[in-house]
Order: sequence, then C-alpha cells, then structure tokens
Amino acid sequence: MLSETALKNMGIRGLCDDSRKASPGDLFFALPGAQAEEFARIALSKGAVAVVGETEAPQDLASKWIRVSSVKEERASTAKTFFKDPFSKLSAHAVTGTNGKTTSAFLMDAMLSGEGRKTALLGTICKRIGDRVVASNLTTPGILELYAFAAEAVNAGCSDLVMEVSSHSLHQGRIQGIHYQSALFSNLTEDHLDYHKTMENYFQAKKLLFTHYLSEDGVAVINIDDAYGMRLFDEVDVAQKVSVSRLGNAKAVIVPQSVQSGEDGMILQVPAISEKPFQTGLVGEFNADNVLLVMSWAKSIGISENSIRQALNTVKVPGRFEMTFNDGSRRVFVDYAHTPDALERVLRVARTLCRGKLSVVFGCGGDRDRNKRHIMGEIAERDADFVWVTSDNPRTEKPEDIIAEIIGGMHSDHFKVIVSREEAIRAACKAMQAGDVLIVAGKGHENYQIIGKTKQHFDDHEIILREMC
Ligand SMILES: CC(=O)N[C@H]1[C@@H](OP(=O)(O)OP(=O)(O)OC[C@H]2O[C@@H](n3ccc(=O)[nH]c3=O)[C@H](O)[C@@H]2O)O[C@H](CO)[C@@H](O)[C@@H]1O[C@H](C)C(=O)N[C@@H](C)C(=O)N[C@H](CCC(=O)O)C(=O)O
Ligand SMILES: Nc1ncnc2c1ncn2[C@@H]1O[C@H](COP(=O)(O)OP(=O)(O)OP(=O)(O)O)[C@@H](O)[C@H]1O
Repeated sequence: MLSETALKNMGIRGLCDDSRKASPGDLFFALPGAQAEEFARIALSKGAVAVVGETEAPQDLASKWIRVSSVKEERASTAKTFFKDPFSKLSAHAVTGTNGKTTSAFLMDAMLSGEGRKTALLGTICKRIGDRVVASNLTTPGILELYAFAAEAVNAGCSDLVMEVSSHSLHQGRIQGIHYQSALFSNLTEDHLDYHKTMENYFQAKKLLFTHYLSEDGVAVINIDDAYGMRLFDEVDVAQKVSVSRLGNAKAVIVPQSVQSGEDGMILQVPAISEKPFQTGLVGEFNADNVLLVMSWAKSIGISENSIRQALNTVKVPGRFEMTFNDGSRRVFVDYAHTPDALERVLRVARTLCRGKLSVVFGCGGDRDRNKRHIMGEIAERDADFVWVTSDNPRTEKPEDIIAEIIGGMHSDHFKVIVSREEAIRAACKAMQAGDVLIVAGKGHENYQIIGKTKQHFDDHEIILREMC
C-alpha cells in the first residue's frame, strides 16, 4: 500500500486509470488486460510519473513500474490516502435497485438538506455539491472520480453524500473501500442482462452493497414487496434492517394505512411514521413505493417529520413522469421509463389519468440488453391504446434492427413505426384528441440522442412544446 509520504516523494499530483485522460504528475493504474502495458506507455508519454501494474515490469520501465497483486485494491487504497480519506468525514447514503434510484436520491437529499445539512448528490442526472451542479456521465462514476468528488464535497463543507449505486459499479469495484451509513433497495426487475447475463448474477451484484459496503452500524431499508427485496431482507445480516411494504406484507415494519393517488400527487397515511397524513406532488403507484422507502429511511436515521414533509411537497425530478404539456384536456408526459417494469408501471399510472386514448412513444437503446426489447413491445401494445415505435440512443446499431426486435413482441396493428424520434413525437402529438394522454418514454431528462458514437442535441420536451403550442 502506497503511503502519503511515498506518494509525495514520487511527486504524484494526480491518480489516473484511463490513458486517454492522463496528465503530467499522475500515478497510472494499469488494470489487468491485454492492453495494460500499451495504456501504461501512453500514460507515461503524457507525463505520468509511475505505473501500478499486476504483471512483471517491462525491462525499459523497471524504474517506473510498481508491481502489486491487485491493481483494483491498490487503486482503492491509494485513492483513500491521496484524497485524505474523505468518506471518513462524510455520512454516505446509497440507494440501489433497477428503478427508482434517482427519485429516491433526490428525496433523500432534500430531506437531509431540510435538516440544515450541506449535502452532495451523485447519480444519473447530475453531480451536485451544495449549489454547484454538473451533468453526469455514469450513474456511479469510476472510483477515482468518486473519491475526488467526495474530497471536493468535504472541502466544500458537506456533511452528507447521497448517491445512486448501480449494479455495474458494484460488480466492477467502483465503490471499493467505501462504507455507507445507510443503504436502500427499491426493486430488481429485468435490465442489464447484456452485462450480468442472469437475474441471479444481477441480484448478487446488488446484494454486495449490503454485504460489503454497509457499515457495521449502518441501516438497510428494503422494499419487500419486490420478490428480490424480500430475499435480500432474509439474506442480509446487518445490525439494523427496516422492511417496507406498500402492499401490506405482514413482515414489514413500515406499511401505509392508505395511499390515495390523484393526478396532482398523493396522500399517504403511514402511522408508523406519523399520525398526520403526508402529501406529495409525485404521482403514481411507483412513486408511492419510492416515497415510502425514503420516508422509512428518514425515520430510521432520525430525520424530523418536518423535513420529511417539506421534501415530499417540494421535490420534482426532471424527466420522471414530467407533465410537459396540458391544455386542460390533452396531456403529454415525458418519462425516463426504459425497462419493462418501468414502462408497465408508467402506463398503468397514465391509464388512471386518461379519459380518452392512451398512446406511448418509445424505443430501446442500442448496444444494450437486446432481451428487453420484445418484452417492452409486448407491454406497450398491451397497456396502451396506440404505440409509436421509434429510436432511443441507437448508438452503433441500426435503428431499424432495434425496432424489428421491439415489434417482434407485438401482434396487433395498434402501432406505427417511425424511425426518426422527432417525427414520431410530432405524429403522436398531432394525433391527440380531447381527453387523450401521451407518454413519451425512454429519455426523460436526457437532452441528447447517441447516434453512432456521437451525442447530438435532442430534447423530447422541446419537440412536444413546438408541436403542441
Ligand atoms: C460495461 C461497463 O460498465 N464498462 C465500464 C468499465 O469499462 P471497462 O472495464 O470495460 O473498461 P475498458 O474500456 O475495457 O478499459 C479497461 C481499462 O483500461 C482503461 N483504458 C481504456 C481505453 C484506453 O484507451 N485507455 C485506457 O487506459 C480504462 O479506463 C479501464 O480502466 O469501466 C469504465 C471505468 O470505470 C467505465 O467508464 C465503463 O463504463 C462504460 C462507459 C458504460 O457505458 N457503462 C455503463 C453500462 C454503466 O456503467 N452503467 C451503469 C448503470 C446505469 C443504470 O443503472 O442504468 C452506471 O453506473 O452508469
Ligand atoms: N419504484 C419504481 N418502480 C418501478 N418503476 C419506477 C420506480 N420509480 C421510478 N420508476 C420508473 O423508472 C424510471 C426511472 O426512474 P428513476 O430515474 O428514479 O430510476 P433509476 O433507478 O435512477 O433509473 P436509472 O438507473 O436507469 O437511471 C421513471 O421514469 C419511472 O418510469
């Protein structure tokens, strides 16, 4: 393990594990792989001072090569030393699950802020320290970026960090060495099987958060309405476990007495938390799950009822069931649903708000999880009256090929294919009549479309407003 003095003596000014981003003064971590040495040489040519690798040092690099048994472990421990152990100075709170992470993280952050605590937030939409916000590339960044972010948060005076933890990050060790004060589990449904291959592997990755990264005195808050949540609750052995169930599972400690959902939000009666009802502007059954999970967490870590209420009343999450247009009769919502479960849940909520025809515009991402495409086609056809099948970040795949897989799951004629997302949204808007609801699903807060390897500006909201106003 490299000490602070060793790093200082070597003149290390930064840590890097990607040769494309190497800078003078960096210590480069060459992760095992066929190109490890090649990447190390590139980093050195850009001014990196030394390389940490698992293989024997190439002869000409012997003076700059530090051989270790695990580059990943060394990277985690060096990050802790270099960034002055920021996680020991923060209360870190994590949320994981297939859907609901961003919504939950926004709520958690708002509740902590309501207590007068300065917070940092890390997730799919943004990275935020106090009032400074930048867009995110990944839900959970790489470990070096994560430590740098936490150090910045500490320097800015933050006491708490709320972050979304993806299954990829758990599997790849992006949060190695971190111990959370609390961890929440929302649900586990089909997604990311291109990466994890089986639901069992996907579950085991999520479980790591509770078995490896939750502090001994930390609290686990788990939605046991979800079958994997129930299994997780039974399998994890932590000091404090809180089980939550909207559906009234007898094993749960937090169960609502009632949830009344309308088009402007919800009223929840949760006697285990307060005798007085809670109100929120978040809409729909799936958000009731998110709200209950986070309220239970807040209660278990001692957040005041006042801060819970205030957050529930004020939090809005960009691109999550966001009403982009409403003329009192026709309503268009933009939503980030890009998994089968999310699409099903969103259409179910939309149906309750719809007095006319319910339509949906959606596509599926390229270079990702082909298996979910036909399932989403099947759900869209079953739960909407009309489906506009289109493109959504095709990346390097041909959009027509992705669409063919989606419509492989559809058997009626209640759909139309329009490859251009802009044209599909415009056509769907034009077709709307009084009482209709349109869901434009998949991109949510994203203001780009990834075609090939380039990101082009694209914003569902802009197109809807241009067409409808
Ligand atoms: C599949 C996946 O998760 N890949 C992630 C992974 O890449 P990798 O290990 O395959 O890296 P690689 O490209 O083979 O390279 C190996 C090593 O060589 C380095 N390298 C690579 C190329 C080079 O020219 N020079 C160089 O030094 C890389 O930095 C890396 O250290 O590790 C990288 C560094 O942390 C990540 O940036 C990368 O995320 C890619 C870009 C990605 O798109 N990931 C998505 C799927 C993802 O992680 N999504 C989750 C889930 C979101 C959700 O729940 O919906 C997220 O947390 O965002
Ligand atoms: N508890 C939930 N159960 C099922 N679907 C949900 C839930 N919460 C939100 N959704 C749906 O999933 C979409 C994404 O929600 P959110 O951004 O909160 O999840 P996420 O876990 O952060 O997703 P991602 O990791 O893909 O960014 C929402 O737009 C909505 O369609």
